[in-house]
Amino acid sequence: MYLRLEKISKCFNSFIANENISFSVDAGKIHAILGENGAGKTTLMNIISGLYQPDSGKIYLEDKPVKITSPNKAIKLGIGMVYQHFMLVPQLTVTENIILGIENSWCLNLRQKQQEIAALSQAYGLGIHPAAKVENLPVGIQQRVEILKVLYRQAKVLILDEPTAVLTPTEVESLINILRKLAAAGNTIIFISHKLEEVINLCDTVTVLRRGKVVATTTTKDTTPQQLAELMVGREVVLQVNKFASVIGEVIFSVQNLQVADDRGIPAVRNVSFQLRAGEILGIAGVDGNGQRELADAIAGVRNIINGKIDFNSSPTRQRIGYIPEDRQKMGLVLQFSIAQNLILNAFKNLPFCRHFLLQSPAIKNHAQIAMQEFDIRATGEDIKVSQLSGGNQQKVVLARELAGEPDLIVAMQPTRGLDVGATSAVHSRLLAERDRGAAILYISTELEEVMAMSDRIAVIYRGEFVAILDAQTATIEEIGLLMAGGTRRG
Ligand SMILES: Nc1ncnc2c1ncn2[C@@H]1O[C@H](COP(=O)(O)OP(=O)(O)OP(=O)(O)O)[C@@H](O)[C@H]1O
Repeated sequence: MYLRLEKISKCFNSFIANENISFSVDAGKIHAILGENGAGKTTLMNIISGLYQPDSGKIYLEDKPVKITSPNKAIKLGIGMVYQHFMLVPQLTVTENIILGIENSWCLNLRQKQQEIAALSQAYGLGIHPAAKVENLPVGIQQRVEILKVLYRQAKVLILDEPTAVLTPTEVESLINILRKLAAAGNTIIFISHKLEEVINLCDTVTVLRRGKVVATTTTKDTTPQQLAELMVGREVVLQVNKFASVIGEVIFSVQNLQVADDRGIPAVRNVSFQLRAGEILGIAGVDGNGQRELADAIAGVRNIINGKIDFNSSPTRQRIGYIPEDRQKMGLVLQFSIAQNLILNAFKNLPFCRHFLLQSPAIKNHAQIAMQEFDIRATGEDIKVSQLSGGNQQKVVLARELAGEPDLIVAMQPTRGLDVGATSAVHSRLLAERDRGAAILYISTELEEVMAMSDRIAVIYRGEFVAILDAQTATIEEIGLLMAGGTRRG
């Protein structure tokens, strides 16, 4: 066995994040770690990569016990973490990013480094130009730069924490091919994902965690997505969306010839027009970066528009927008605030949370406890800082706040990104229930199947324009996929 963990445990105060975790992976194999949000996956990976020290337990590399006392020590031992939130400096080139922090010599031969990096990129089919500036690269390629970075540091164990969450389907396919090549070359890979089909397709073996403990380790060829989901959650899970036709009401919201610029001032949304009715879900399908973020921000009122109109047709007293932004850490949450405080960010001046300019702690606490129960936010209490929650539980805090108070319009951008299968299914049901009570919903996702399952109509966005608005009942995956890639419709 190349990597072996023996009875690893880790507590945060009284909370046990990892309890007696043991598993092992052979060289040349891909091993998945699965588990619900908060099950302890990231904590375990942070232990293997030297960021945290376990309270007890041992780690072995090639049967020799090792002490991974820091991230630097992990790198020296050949363990490389490919971060989900990329740690690259956008203004620097690929080569500069890769050698940053490890080349100390006075006369740096940049050309030679570039050649070495180009050769390494070619060996694994990464297709990276070493002189390219990172800020000009799409997300999928930036991720490969992260992979190249750990390979350059001679990692033999690669850890990838939800690497496909931010990728397009084509980018996922390329990543899967790259990981297969890396494994075939003898590397050991640990892969975390909430996408069960992907785990079965790519990985050789899988360990399932539930509430900090191992519940099963198995080979992927002997299991199914349904079985894995049930092992993770501990009960039966419905993996498909069950949607009934909704009763569509009056037009409550319309957008005319909307133009919005991106952060650099370049038009990102061009002449978009549509109407949305009460009780309707309009899905927006598109490859990431085609203007979805700017459109969502503009509708939610957090980004200026250059041209066009956004109109609410309902009475001005009742227009509330629930906005689930794509980047929850930057826009959706104040990480240093508690769960309870984050849940009232847009209502803290109102009754019952504030009375005579004084915050009402019991009401705030009570509100938080109810929301935590309803949205299954896993934490020891409502006073825990959001920065200490797992990624999926942070997302649940945003959802709980934005869906509270029966908004007329919900703008949901990638609302299930980072959520486990159980939580994903709960969010789908919840949004459908909001629709059925009469909310209008804009459902923006790069996951085509999810958009198709959730929507009544589907708009395809390409280079900032709606190239088609289709009826979800009759549209096909092929047709939408073609439009998303800039093709035109047949017939
Ligand atoms: N620094 C910390 N302080 C306190 N609690 C923490 C800390 N880091 C993690 N936890 C807790 O440990 C538990 C496990 O978190 P972890 O991030 O490992 O989960 P995860 O399985 O990676 O979840 P997700 O799928 O949502 O990313 C969570 O309940 C989290 O709140």
